[in-house]
Amino acid sequence: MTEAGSADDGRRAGELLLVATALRKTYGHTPALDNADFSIRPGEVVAVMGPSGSGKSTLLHCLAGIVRPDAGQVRYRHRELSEMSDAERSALRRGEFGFVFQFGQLVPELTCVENVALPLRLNGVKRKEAERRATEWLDRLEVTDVSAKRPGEVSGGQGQRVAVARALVTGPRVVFADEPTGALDSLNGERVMELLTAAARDTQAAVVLVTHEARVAAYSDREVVVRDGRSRDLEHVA
Ligand SMILES: Nc1ncnc2c1ncn2[C@@H]1O[C@H](COP(=O)(O)OP(=O)(O)OP(=O)(O)O)[C@@H](O)[C@H]1O
Repeated sequence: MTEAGSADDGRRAGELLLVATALRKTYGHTPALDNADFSIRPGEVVAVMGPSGSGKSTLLHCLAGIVRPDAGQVRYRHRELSEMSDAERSALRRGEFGFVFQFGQLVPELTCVENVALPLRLNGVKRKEAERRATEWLDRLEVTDVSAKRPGEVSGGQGQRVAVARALVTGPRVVFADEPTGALDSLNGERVMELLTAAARDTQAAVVLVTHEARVAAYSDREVVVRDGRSRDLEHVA
């Protein structure tokens, strides 16, 4: 390989934030992932699409270090997740990753502003400062008015905006969103996607967006399709 070639390869590889190669995961006799590849760059929104049961959520969980694959590699900024200790992986999830799920993710006993402030509090930020930053995010997600309410007192769409604020408040490098609009009507779903992708682009966060809806995937920069646990990522650089 020429020197110019290797420098170019290095630059291209350096741009990738999170790379998964040849992932396999079996639950009992059920193969959930069977040779899945994935990669994402900073600021990129990638939709993970595919039929029900094809392995989308399992792929997201492996990428986030929540599920350990049976084989294959997940590399985050040149570090192999499987080589980290459990404490290091937890610190990574708390410090660099944000999560939005379909429902049930807000703590019912806390107010919305306390929910958004929670990841900051867990990272050692003082209450007043954490709530100030949480309020800024609630404002940005256009739900300042629900600040003092508990999750049980707000609508599904408002709750999802609060959940997006909570995922973004720590300034994560990667946001993992698993069917984030699955429980919303189309108008609310589209507004949540607009706000999530705009906020992620502003902060240069990458978004891994699991969805089976083309309407939601339309907010992504590109799509990766999972079928029977296999995904081919055309952008993939091994
Ligand atoms: N914790 C688990 N225990 C046992 N089997 C599991 C578990 N998680 C996933 N599976 C199985 O692995 C396969 C892939 O599941 P996964 O949830 O990743 O698919 P999906 O594409 O996200 O599906 P959906 O769109 O319906 O949410 C399925 O056959 C599922 O039943």
